[in-house]
Amino acid sequence: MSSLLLKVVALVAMVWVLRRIADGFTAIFGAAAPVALLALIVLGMLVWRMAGRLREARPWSWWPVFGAPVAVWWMLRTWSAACEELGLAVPAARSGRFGLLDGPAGGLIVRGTPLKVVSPRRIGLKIRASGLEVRVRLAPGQTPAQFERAAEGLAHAWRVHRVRVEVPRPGFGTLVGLGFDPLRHPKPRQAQAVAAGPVDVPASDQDGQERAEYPTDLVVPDQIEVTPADLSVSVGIREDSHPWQLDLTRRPHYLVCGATRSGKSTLTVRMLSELARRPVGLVGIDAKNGMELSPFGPRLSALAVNRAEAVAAIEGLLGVLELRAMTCQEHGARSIWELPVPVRPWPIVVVVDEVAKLMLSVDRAGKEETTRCIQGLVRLGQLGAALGIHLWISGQRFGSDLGPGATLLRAQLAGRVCHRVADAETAGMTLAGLPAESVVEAQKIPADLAGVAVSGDDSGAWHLVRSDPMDITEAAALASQYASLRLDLPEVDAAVQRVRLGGAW
Ligand SMILES: Nc1ncnc2c1ncn2[C@@H]1O[C@H](COP(=O)(O)OP(=O)(O)OP(=O)(O)O)[C@@H](O)[C@H]1O
Repeated sequence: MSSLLLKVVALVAMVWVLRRIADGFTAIFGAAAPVALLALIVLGMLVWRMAGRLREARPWSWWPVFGAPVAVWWMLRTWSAACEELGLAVPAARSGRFGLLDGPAGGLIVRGTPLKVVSPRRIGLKIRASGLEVRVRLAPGQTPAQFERAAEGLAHAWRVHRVRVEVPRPGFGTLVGLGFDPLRHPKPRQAQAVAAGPVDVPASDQDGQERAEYPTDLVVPDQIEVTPADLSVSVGIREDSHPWQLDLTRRPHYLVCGATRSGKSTLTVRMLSELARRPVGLVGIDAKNGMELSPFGPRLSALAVNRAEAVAAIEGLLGVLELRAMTCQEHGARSIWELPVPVRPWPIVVVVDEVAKLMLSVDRAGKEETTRCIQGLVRLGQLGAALGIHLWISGQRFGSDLGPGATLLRAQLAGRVCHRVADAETAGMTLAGLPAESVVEAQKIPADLAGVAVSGDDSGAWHLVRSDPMDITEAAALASQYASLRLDLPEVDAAVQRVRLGGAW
């Protein structure tokens, strides 16, 4: 009855508003009022079409002008119905009394008023650059998991791309509705926040000076002080429009997996380009004959291009590790960051492209190299975090089928990035330890979206992300520009060169 009354009131109100508009038009345009009304309708249709085109071409501009008001309207309009339908509504505190009574004829009768339910209370609404944020207070007994299960239904009700659930503090939830897919339409790079700028060092090709030479890696030129912030780089965008930040001080080693053409190398190029401008040593191990990493040659302290050279590089790095451990012991420091600035060495990031090439072998000599590679990498993984040697390992898959030691090495790699993968098992292995939804999301990454990945870490947090692509010629130019920041690691480079010239390890 009350809903019928509401409909009648709404109809009356609509007729009244339409009459007021018609009166207004007649007052302004006189006899030409019908023509003006028609022109207004045509204009409205044009704007509607334009909004549709803007949504396709420039979703970041479309959202605040057209997308957000419409999504807010749908959210408000469907809130109660959607909550009830999706099981988010809870019984009202005073929802009437029920009871069973003996009926006059001997049977039971039910007495009381119908059960009333209330929807979770909204306590805030915010429009973000690519979506809207609705803050809710959880009803007693409700959990964020219930909202996560309802997220897909809410996204349809609000007419948005997707709804994500965040938990700012216990008892509250934030429903983030994404108006469009920011990974398919990433924001132009210049508009994204960059955590730390490049080091101001004259580049060798700019001023014609000699490349800086450092006698040992424990002596750092005093004009550049290395800090943990140098290991935090922005490499792309997260689905919630925040920059995708990789922080090697928090997650010292990374595993990057993905099928062929899924975007692994592009991410590695972006990460290396960001690090190339900072006081960080870079070592490349690219057993695909250096195809992927050779553009960074001028900036790399050493580049191993096959398994034999990889053994030399890894064992050279173990020597560096020992030197650093001794320096830390001398100064009573537990990590390089506790060392006094004059003796603090630069961190080193070791990039291994296509790890399977190092770990799979058929002949006996190859097996020995494989064992030495894996043992060396495991040791670097175990001790490198404190001593400033970080691993960035990428491959198409990383399972126990890669041989003994693969699982042990994987356990050291706390940072995980899983691009589109060929099978569910690889997604599961890469994202082991993360919530099951992250594995499901990784399997849903479409083939036409190269560079999209699930990024997670050992804290259990995960995000859908997309790397910021970089042209390889641009990356090569950058590596040459910052060649003066190349860290001299004679133990590693000389060992690789010795093997290249046909010598033993
Ligand atoms: N973030 C991105 N945005 C747009 N295009 C991308 C992105 N990442 C990768 N691509 C494109 O996808 C293609 C494959 O990328 P990439 O070479 O990085 O894949 P890969 O996983 O390293 O492949 P492979 O294992 O065969 O070397 C390239 O053409 C690249 O330009």
